[in-house]
Amino acid sequence: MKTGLLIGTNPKNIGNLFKQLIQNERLSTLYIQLLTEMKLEALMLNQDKNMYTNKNVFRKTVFDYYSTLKNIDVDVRVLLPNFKNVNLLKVITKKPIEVVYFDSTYSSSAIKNFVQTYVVNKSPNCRTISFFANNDEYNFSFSENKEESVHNFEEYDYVVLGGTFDKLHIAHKIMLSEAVMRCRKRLTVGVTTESLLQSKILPDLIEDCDIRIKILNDFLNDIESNIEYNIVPIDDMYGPTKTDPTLEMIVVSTETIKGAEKVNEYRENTGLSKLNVISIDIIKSVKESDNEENKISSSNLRMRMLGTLLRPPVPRLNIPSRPYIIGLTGNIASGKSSISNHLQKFGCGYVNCDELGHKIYEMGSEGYNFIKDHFGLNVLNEDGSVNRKQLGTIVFSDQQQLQKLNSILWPIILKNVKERITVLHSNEDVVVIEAALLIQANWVEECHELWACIIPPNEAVKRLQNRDNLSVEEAQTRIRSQLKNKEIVSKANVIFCTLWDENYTKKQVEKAWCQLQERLSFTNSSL
Ligand SMILES: CC(C)(COP(=O)(O)OP(=O)(O)OC[C@H]1O[C@@H](n2cnc3c(N)ncnc32)[C@H](O)[C@@H]1O)[C@@H](O)C(=O)NCCC(=O)NCCS
Ligand SMILES: Nc1ncnc2c1ncn2[C@@H]1O[C@H](COP(=O)(O)OP(=O)(O)OP(=O)(O)O)[C@@H](O)[C@H]1O
Repeated sequence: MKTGLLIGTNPKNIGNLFKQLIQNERLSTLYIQLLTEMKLEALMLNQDKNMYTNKNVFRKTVFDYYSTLKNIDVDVRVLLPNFKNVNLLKVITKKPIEVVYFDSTYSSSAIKNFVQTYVVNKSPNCRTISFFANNDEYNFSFSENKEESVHNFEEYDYVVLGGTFDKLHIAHKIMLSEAVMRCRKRLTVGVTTESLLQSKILPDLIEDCDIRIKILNDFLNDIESNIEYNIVPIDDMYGPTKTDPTLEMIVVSTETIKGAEKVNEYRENTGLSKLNVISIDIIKSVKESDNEENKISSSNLRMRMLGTLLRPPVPRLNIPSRPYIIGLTGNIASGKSSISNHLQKFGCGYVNCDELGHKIYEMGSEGYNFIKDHFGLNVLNEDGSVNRKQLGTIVFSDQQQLQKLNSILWPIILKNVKERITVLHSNEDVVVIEAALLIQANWVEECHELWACIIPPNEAVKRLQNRDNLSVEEAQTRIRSQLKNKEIVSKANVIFCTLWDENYTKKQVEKAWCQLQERLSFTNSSL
């Protein structure tokens, strides 16, 4: 993965050719340094002229660069130091530049000289590429009208904005750039903590607040390090705007403008000055499925993570390399069975541990004898069989009893699972073992990969009411005794969510299956 720098004179020059170029290069980060063509040529000839910059045009150009690259999977960072200081003479980036792109052709000595003089942080074998693009009529000439830009662009010493900023995307970057361009001294950024996330789609896939703060800090200091940043966690929608008298301006989008109005209402009622509000438009994007939003959003990005590899599997030397074992887990009613059904249709072998678990209750078996001895006659039906409902009531309300039951039964079930794989599935390439308690039973290391299914707790309550006729309280007691979704996500290689229609579940499984086949063909060929 490489880092590139585009010396960009015109966003229109970013055509398919350039997109292809950066994808072929496997760039992970693309910095963009904006320069007018005139300025670039002057710098190349060492004849820097103090050219006047129209800030409104500059601002629009920053946004155009981000928008043009919105569908490309690369971390774009448009550098802003020359927004405030038109005499910028150095291009400073945190990451070392490995390739510099110029969007017009210049002599190789001029390019060499430019990179040598102005690109500060570059790798020893930094390359340069000029791509020729048609400079059509895009109007990117800085205005000659000094008055207009002085009076039209409002800047403030103390600016604020807030958000969740999960999977920092182009719209976030546009909003943050707006705030940076408006800010002369200190930019305050409020970052939502867990209490504000529960109503969001797939909250368990949102990065922790401290990680989101670190990513923001890195991004902001990279695009402009000449102002101060105060990035703080917020537990309500107001954050520091409730108390900070220095704040002058807030940046929002048209969908969060109501939040800014509430902030101002609060500030007025408590004697603080109202904030000037600047709002950016919503950046649209094409939906990849009917369940997505038609704008760039972190929720869409989280949904697109479903069925993909979130972390690489750890090699398991303790188990045979084939069949390749997928452990499938998830809390009660999370939809494991429907995921398993789809996997079987793709040709995957299947072992249901819960079904094998039920078998060990069979009268006379090792498990049955333990239950009879330990829990006594009141967990048996009249015919002597185990009354599982009654047993459930006891163990789900007493942690110690549950642990005792599990410590005896789990090793017996695992033994049965292994036997079944040997007898029925030894010729299969991939076998999924479905087990609700796979993590708790410490079977993760018995599987090559852990796949898991999550649904929000309130959805699980609804499903348990419908499917098992449980009361809300009974359902909640069961749910409380399980692992939190966040913990499951932290361990799983692949996550599914069955909150939407059956077809969407199928698409997730299809994605996971296809990616698995690629991984397996890769390991097969390297064996
Ligand atoms: C309570 C708040 C902060 C929660 O933020 P939210 O979870 O919506 O953050 P998220 O990361 O999704 O988005 C951050 C900001 O980017 C904007 N945004 C997100 N996607 C897009 C898009 N495609 N186009 C344009 N803007 C976008 C959001 O509207 C929001 O303003 C927010 O909703 C709010 O009310 N803001 C106004 C008040 C405020 O700023 N308070 C905090 C002050 S410190
Ligand atoms: N999109 C969906 N995908 C899967 N199941 C869904 C979906 N929508 C609703 N459900 C319902 O959720 C319930 C739980 O599904 P399922 O039985 O597959 O879960 P499970 O994880 O196998 O449950 P358990 O481990 O409790 O047996 C079922 O009643 C199912 O009909």
